[in-house]
Amino acid sequence: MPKHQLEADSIRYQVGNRQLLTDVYLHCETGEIVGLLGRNGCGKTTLLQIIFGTKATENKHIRIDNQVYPEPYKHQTLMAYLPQQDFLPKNIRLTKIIDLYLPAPKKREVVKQDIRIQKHLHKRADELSKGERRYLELLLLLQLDVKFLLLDEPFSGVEPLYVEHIEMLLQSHLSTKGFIITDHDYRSVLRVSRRIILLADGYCRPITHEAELLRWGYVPAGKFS
Ligand SMILES: Nc1ncnc2c1ncn2[C@@H]1O[C@H](COP(=O)(O)OP(=O)(O)OP(=O)(O)O)[C@@H](O)[C@H]1O
Repeated sequence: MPKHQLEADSIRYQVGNRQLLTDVYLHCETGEIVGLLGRNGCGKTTLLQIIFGTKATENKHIRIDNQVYPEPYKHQTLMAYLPQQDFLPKNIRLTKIIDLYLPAPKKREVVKQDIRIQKHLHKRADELSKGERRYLELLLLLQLDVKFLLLDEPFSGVEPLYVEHIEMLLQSHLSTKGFIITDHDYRSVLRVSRRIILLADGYCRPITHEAELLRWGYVPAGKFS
């Protein structure tokens, strides 16, 4: 399988007088899960939206395989983004949602046959729990033929057993995809990621040891001591 490279370079973003992102650099390649951690409001969602191309900013260079893409979301095979908020249409039954979202019958079947989804196929999306919806959203995104997935809080509202299953699912797609994930369930992010990046004070800092998260004030004293 070919390896692909995603590079997000020179990203700057200002909110009012606050420089939220200051010359951020982040990269990811096929086969890699990059965990993006950071405190509330530090700019993780903003950064993912800028990379995806749906948030405009003063400066950025998004390159995939050395080609610059100002708006990656406009290219079907480059990347997909799991937003923090639900994106499934509420009043439509799951079978229909899956058919609408995935044109290929084989891919539809993978989702419909999923043991956790099977029993809910006749329900509308608003009849699922938050964690069940999150899980289905992820399954749909994983079936897309994209090189990179940006996942904003994929574990949010998801029970521990599902979290473990999601971690395995991500690992099983590494031969064709690269992932950037952010979530406050930092233990799961640490477990599943090959590299950890901490976004703090507008910069992305590589974390090579968990104790550095303590030093940067991301986790409370007593952890990793
Ligand atoms: N369009 C905007 N107008 C005003 N403030 C904004 C705008 N976009 C982002 N912000 C501010 O920028 C900061 C970063 O927001 P963002 O959602 O990216 O943070 P986050 O790191 O994802 O936070 P969380 O962990 O809570 O999800 C916040 O303080 C937010 O209020």
